[in-house]
Amino acid sequence: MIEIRNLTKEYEHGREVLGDIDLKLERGRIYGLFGRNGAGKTTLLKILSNQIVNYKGEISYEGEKITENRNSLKHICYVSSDENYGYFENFELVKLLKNNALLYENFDLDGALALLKEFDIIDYDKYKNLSRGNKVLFNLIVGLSANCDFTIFDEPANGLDAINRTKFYKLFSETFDDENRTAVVATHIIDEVENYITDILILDESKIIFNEKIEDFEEKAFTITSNDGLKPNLNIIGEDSLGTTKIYYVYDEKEKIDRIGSNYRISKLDLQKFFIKIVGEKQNE
Ligand SMILES: Nc1ncnc2c1ncn2[C@@H]1O[C@H](COP(=O)(O)OP(=O)(O)OP(=O)(O)O)[C@@H](O)[C@H]1O
Repeated sequence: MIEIRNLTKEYEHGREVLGDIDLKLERGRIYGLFGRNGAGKTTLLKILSNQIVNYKGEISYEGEKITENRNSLKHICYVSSDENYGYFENFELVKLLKNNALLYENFDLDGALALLKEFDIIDYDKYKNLSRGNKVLFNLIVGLSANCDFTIFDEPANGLDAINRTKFYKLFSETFDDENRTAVVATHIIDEVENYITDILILDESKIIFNEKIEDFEEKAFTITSNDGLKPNLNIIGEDSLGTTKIYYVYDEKEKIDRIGSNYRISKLDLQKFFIKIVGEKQNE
């Protein structure tokens, strides 16, 4: 488990990006991390993978602080669609994979080479000469092959074509269908990951404002439509009007929703719409 305690991160001029966050990331779960541009997702994920070390609070992996136990970093892999390899960009892919195999003790080198082949990427090409999408794919292949307990994908499908995105998410779901491994995926393309994640995290205004298991979310998130001016006595997170029809976006206990009676039409609220309602529209209130 990764445990985050009282995490606060400020950049220059005291601008707080993360404010006193407490969070536990459990084994065997697949977390979707959502938030608006600039919400602090990458900052949080880089802190978890010890790439940003200047923060207040404590991050522990299996009970030990990650800053004090370098070994824990062998178990936490961070990959991003815009990772650049700096000096190593001149290296051939096979060499880069071998470097990763030194970093992550369970790295599946043969599996990674097979994935390169599957995506028609030539293993003796230099990283710097890959197309943008193939650079992303290479990074993702590292994440899939690292066999880390914790793997963090930051905007994984950015820049991938539709076929490669589909292929990646299929591999992703097969790889992380494992009760010992945990993945965190930060993305803006919410509907693309909705079917794969087990937990929803929403980061907004420097806090985790929503942290729920997907099955609980599905039991509680509904769109309720009323034609006769009635408003359900439920936790309403947003509303729209369509002529005389009122549409209420609701997040509440299933038993309460089941009891609202036959004057309303009820349908499921998808995660993207839910996100827009609780994060996007509150600024307009
Ligand atoms: N090195 C840095 N120095 C100063 N400010 C930074 C730095 N890195 C990020 N920030 C600021 O911190 C805030 C959060 O950035 P971050 O990249 O973590 O957000 P994000 O949620 O990943 O955004 P996006 O979805 O747009 O990628 C932004 O306002 C950003 O400008």
